Amino acid sequence: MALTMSQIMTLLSEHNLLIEKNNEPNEPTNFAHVTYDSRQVVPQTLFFCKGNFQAAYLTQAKNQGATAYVAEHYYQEGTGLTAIIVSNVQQAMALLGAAFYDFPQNKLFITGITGTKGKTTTAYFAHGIQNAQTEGKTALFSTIDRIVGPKPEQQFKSNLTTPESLDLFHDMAEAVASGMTQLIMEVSSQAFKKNRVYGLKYDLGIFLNISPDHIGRNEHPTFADYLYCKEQLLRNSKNVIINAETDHFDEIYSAAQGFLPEENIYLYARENSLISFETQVDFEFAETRQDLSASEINVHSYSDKGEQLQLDGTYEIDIPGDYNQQNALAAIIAAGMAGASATEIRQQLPAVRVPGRMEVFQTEHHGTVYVDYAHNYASLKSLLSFLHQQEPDEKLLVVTGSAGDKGISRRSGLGQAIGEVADVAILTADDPATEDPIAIAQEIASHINNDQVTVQIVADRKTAITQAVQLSQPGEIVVVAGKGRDATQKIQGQDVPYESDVKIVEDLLKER
Ligand SMILES: CC(=O)N[C@H]1[C@@H](OP(=O)(O)OP(=O)(O)OC[C@H]2O[C@@H](n3ccc(=O)[nH]c3=O)[C@H](O)[C@@H]2O)O[C@H](CO)[C@@H](O)[C@@H]1O[C@H](C)C(=O)N[C@@H](C)C(=O)N[C@H](CCC(=O)O)C(=O)O
Ligand SMILES: Nc1ncnc2c1ncn2[C@@H]1O[C@H](COP(=O)(O)OP(=O)(O)OP(=O)(O)O)[C@@H](O)[C@H]1O
Repeated sequence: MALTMSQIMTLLSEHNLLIEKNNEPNEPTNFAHVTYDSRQVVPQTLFFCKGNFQAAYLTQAKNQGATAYVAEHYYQEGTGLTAIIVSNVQQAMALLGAAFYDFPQNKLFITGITGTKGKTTTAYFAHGIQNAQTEGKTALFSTIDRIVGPKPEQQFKSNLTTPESLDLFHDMAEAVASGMTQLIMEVSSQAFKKNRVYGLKYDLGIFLNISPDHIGRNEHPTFADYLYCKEQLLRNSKNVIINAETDHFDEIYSAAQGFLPEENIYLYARENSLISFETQVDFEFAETRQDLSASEINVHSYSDKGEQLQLDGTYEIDIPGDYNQQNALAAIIAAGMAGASATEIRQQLPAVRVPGRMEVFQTEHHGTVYVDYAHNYASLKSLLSFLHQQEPDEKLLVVTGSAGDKGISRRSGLGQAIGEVADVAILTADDPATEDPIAIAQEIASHINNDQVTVQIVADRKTAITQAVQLSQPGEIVVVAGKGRDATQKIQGQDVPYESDVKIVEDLLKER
């Protein structure tokens, strides 16, 4: 792990990022460390000034032994250090981070997954299959956790869906050093927007779906910007798998066609979906069995390149939800392209579980509880519709809330989904940040345009979950949506410990 000043100059110049470098008498010739956090600086560090940066961090970096900094402008506090001024510090950081860690991406078969919903589930499906097929040599970078090697300490909780570039390449390098040959990673639209993945090429890119989300302060200014960022996965992948049933399919498909020849684009859709009549898809699937705990699909290929993967046949999926059939098929095709056989896939797929997604709990004296991560219109509507379709005569009680300071459109979306499908809603806190959870709940409630829905607001999430379970009768369905196994609540800039929805439900079951 090292980087020389001459490598830095060459890389930045090649990518048209270099504006200028000052002439310091003691200019360092090489670096043993790179970081964007002053608290991590040690002697011989190259320091990056990025994001919501404060000049005092550079003072700390200098005091702790940084010898140069990369920034978009000079800082007075950096006097005496070599300053490398660039036009885009995030891009420079990704580029130099990859070089510092010796381009670990070149030693991994990388599958990148994007989509508004289903990224984590698909990543778990693909990882479960490919890790078995490679005998434990598949890394995973997901919203829930990162697995960078076979040792227990090489599996840890993620702070972001897609890590900051220096962390990304650091973790990839550790995966390579640990003998990993494949990597499954979720790629968020923010990762593209913030250039965390600048310069990274994927062997395979999966585009699951897109619907309005992540629009607002600190995220995307418009839906067009959100879609544009997600489409960057298509631009940077050697082969792509696209769900032909996604909204905006025409736009997404034509973007892919602009970047790749047809033989590198794989399309899939549910049999008889509207799209598959209009566009020749490579794979179709049909549901052959489905209940509240599992389902089975039959996969059929319709193109030469699809047939070559030899994936036709039936597959069992032991996570409920019809949308998980789409997620599973994306993972089946991806695993096939990464080298797994249909038999290997068929064996591994049913074993996959995703923490905090569709976890089912049977109670003795009340309803069945589903803990799930749905927290916008598309996901809550899919989840509630699936449950209602399975049990049309049973009451559906929903506990949910929406995050503060972001994703404002989620509030109307959750209200709309509840109004369309649920019978009872208990609205509560979900990472309120600097906002009042009751005000957020009232905003959600104002979008439930259905007088038949009973709505309560209970600020404390544990109380809300307890009330919903106690209110439910045997046979009825309680959905606890939005936090899954998250063990914190974001309140006023702090991650306040929270038992997690799953733990609260488990404890309730023990009490009975
Ligand atoms: C708006 C945004 O993208 N923010 C991200 C960004 O923050 P930032 O660069 O402004 O960093 P900051 O924490 O404000 O601090 C500024 C800089 O000062 C440094 N610093 C700070 C303190 C100090 O003492 N010394 C010091 O040097 C920090 O290390 C940083 O480099 O870079 C940080 C990592 O370097 C991220 O943690 C942070 O994500 C915030 C927390 C976040 O919540 N982001 C969400 C929106 C996000 O990215 N979500 C997507 C999933 C959503 C999707 O599906 O699209 C994700 O990929 O997770
Ligand atoms: N293909 C899909 N279409 C619609 N909803 C889905 C789909 N897959 C999963 N969901 C719903 O979305 C929730 C989140 O799923 P998952 O964590 O796999 O998605 P994600 O894209 O990683 O989400 P996030 O960006 O919120 O982390 C699930 O709990 C489920 O309710």
